[in-house]
Amino acid sequence: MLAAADVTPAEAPSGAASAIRVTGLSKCYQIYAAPAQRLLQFVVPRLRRWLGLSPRNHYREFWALHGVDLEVMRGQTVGIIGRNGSGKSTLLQIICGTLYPTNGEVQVQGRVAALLELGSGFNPEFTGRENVFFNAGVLGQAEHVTRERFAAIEAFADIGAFIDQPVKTYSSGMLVRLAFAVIAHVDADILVIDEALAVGDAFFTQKCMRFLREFMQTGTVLFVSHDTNAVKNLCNHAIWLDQGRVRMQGTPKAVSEAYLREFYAQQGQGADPVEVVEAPETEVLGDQRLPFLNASNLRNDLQVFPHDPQAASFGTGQARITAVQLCDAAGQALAWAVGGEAVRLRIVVRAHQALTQPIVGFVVKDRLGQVLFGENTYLNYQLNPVRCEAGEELVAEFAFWMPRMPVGDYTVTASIAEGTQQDHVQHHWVFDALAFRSESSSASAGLVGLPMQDVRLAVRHMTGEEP
Ligand SMILES: Nc1ncnc2c1ncn2[C@@H]1O[C@H](COP(=O)(O)OP(=O)(O)OP(=O)(O)O)[C@@H](O)[C@H]1O
Repeated sequence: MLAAADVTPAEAPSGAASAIRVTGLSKCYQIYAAPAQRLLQFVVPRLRRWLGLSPRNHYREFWALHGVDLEVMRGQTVGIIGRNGSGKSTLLQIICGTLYPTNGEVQVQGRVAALLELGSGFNPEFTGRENVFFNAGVLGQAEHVTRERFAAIEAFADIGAFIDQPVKTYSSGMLVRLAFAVIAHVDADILVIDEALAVGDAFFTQKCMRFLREFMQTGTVLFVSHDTNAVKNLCNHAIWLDQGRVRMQGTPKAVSEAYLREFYAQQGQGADPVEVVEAPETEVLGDQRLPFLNASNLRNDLQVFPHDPQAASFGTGQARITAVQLCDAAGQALAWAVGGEAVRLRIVVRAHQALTQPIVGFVVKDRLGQVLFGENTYLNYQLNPVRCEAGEELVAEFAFWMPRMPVGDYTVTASIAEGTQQDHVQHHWVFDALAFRSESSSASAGLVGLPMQDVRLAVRHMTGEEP
């Protein structure tokens, strides 16, 4: 695809300075059996001390973090993984200064912007607009700077007239949009993000990922995720927290693999055994197992959202993409597609000036902005370019078997360029022109499940020889 280079996380420069240093960090929560115990705890120890007796506690201690040591260097992107309750949020909250540690120390160099608890930086009674100023101010940004950036913040959040409504009327998606819009415009040095909060539609997720990947080129990112693929693809360092302790840290690949190994071992070893049913004979090209899969709850249903004519784009404007559709094999636009089935991706372009060497292309990205697959018309038409006059429409269609997509959100970026594969000018590049969501999947491994034309398992009978 004629694409901007895929951005990989920047390696921490050698000799880089420390951005976050955590030493001997522990956190003890006090657990009360009933609200009355909290009152007793407030009154009784004081009384006992006054009477000269040793104080007695009315709570149970729970140590969420035990002696955690870690260091994040400036420019690193560090992912923290761990089971529910392993202490990830507690650690991030202490690093951001919204929670006090019981023991230990945290040193942070630079301005930290965090997306941790939904709506935590907002006053629910204030409007979105007021909260932008309030929140940016808390993050250390001067009011006049926020005023200059307000239009960009409002555009990023894209919540329309809700910007002037109190945030207590917001959906959780709107809260996240506004919070992310603020942290994307406060010149933070360090971003701390709980990925579980990154709720939003595919278009917004892609917008956040574009910002994040750009930020990662120079800034420091610490983020919590349950998704080891996200950690492997975004981070250059990973930390596994287990019951409040650092169990392992190192390369995202090594840490994710160790974490998953243990996870599967605890689940009782790998996937459930599958009863093998002889695949029916079929002449149809494509995935042989499709009739079986489509009759089961493993059918890979893909909800296709309509083309977004307002999607972010750039280019000379000499030609514009007016429609992007996912169609069935007969060319009928689909609202639902099925992974493994034959589809056609149609891209319609209106030429505003004559096009002599047009190239139409697309890429499909996952929610992290990783390019999964893509294609363009160059190879097929390099020797015989299609000419299109001003005012005419150019219709490109790509026919393929839709891969079986793991559950998640995806977007299609489309482009019309002119020239050659190596040397071309972009007339219109539309980010996230189309989005689709995979609701259920049988993809067993990898970023996409390839339609398998043939899968065989044969037994070879040996004669006479010992193994
Ligand atoms: N305010 C609190 N009072 C008492 N216990 C708490 C409190 N906050 C967290 N805990 C406990 O501390 C432990 C760590 O919680 P924490 O939220 O940091 O874990 P986590 O790894 O972020 O979990 P998850 O992945 O579910 O978000 C959990 O057992 C949790 O029940």
